Amino acid sequence: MGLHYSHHKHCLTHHQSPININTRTAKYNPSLKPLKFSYDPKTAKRIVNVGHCFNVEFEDICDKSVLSEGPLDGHYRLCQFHFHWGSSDRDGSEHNIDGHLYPAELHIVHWNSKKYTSFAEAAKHPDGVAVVGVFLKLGNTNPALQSIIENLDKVKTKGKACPFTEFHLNGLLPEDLNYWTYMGSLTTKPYFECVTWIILQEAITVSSQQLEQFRRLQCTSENENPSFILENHRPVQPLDHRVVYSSCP
Ligand SMILES: NS(=O)(=O)c1ccc(C(=O)NCc2c(F)c(F)c(F)c(F)c2F)cc1
Ligand SMILES: [Zn+2]
Repeated sequence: MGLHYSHHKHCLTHHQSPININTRTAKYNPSLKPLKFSYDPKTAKRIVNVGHCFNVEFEDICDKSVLSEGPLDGHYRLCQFHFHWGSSDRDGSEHNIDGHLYPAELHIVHWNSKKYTSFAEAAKHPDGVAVVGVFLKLGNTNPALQSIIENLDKVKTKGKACPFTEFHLNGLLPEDLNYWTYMGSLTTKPYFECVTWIILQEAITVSSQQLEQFRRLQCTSENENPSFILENHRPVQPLDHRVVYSSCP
């Protein structure tokens, strides 16, 4: 039996991600604080091919690497970061800025360790997860990305993992930490509406050759006929009545 249509259509408002960010209608919120990144390079653990992308996982059994301040109450524990990219350099980011797409987007994923005991539990609550989004724009080879990319041949097929320790995540952050923020969802199944999105306004660089390495990852396991993760970005979703806030006027 299909989804029953209710005539009170507004009661099915969705807070899905990604969205197009209209920089002119974003609202400056002077009560937004600067972001505070406290990352310990020793908490980096491994790189895993999860099929639709690769995750760089961090040890998240204690609050050694946390994100705090900004729009957040308390501290959110770092658990992994990953990227979204496109089949060509013309698209790839999940969020858009005034309709402009970047060739890729970095997501740094944290969960609310003050209130919840795991990512899985936090993902069931609107204040459970905080993801920092960083756009990648075409430019010079990014040395911080190189140390990740040279390991991708070890996780070529779905399910493969390799050790990856001592990573300085700050090297993937731009100088300017001004951001837009809005309430949204995970951008892959199960699309839980548990994410405080924090999108940095300044992009970092990536070279075309580095992006090509992302597209050589396989979404198939080693004993299947190979097919490649050529793109993994979700289309933008309706903003509905949500407001996007900006940390600067
Ligand atoms: N692109 S993004 O919005 O930054 C994003 C971040 C994390 C995840 C994720 O961890 N998925 C697996 C996963 C879940 F989706 C859960 F809901 C859960 F409870 C898990 F434990 C879990 F591993 C999905 C999308
Ligand atoms: Zn993501």
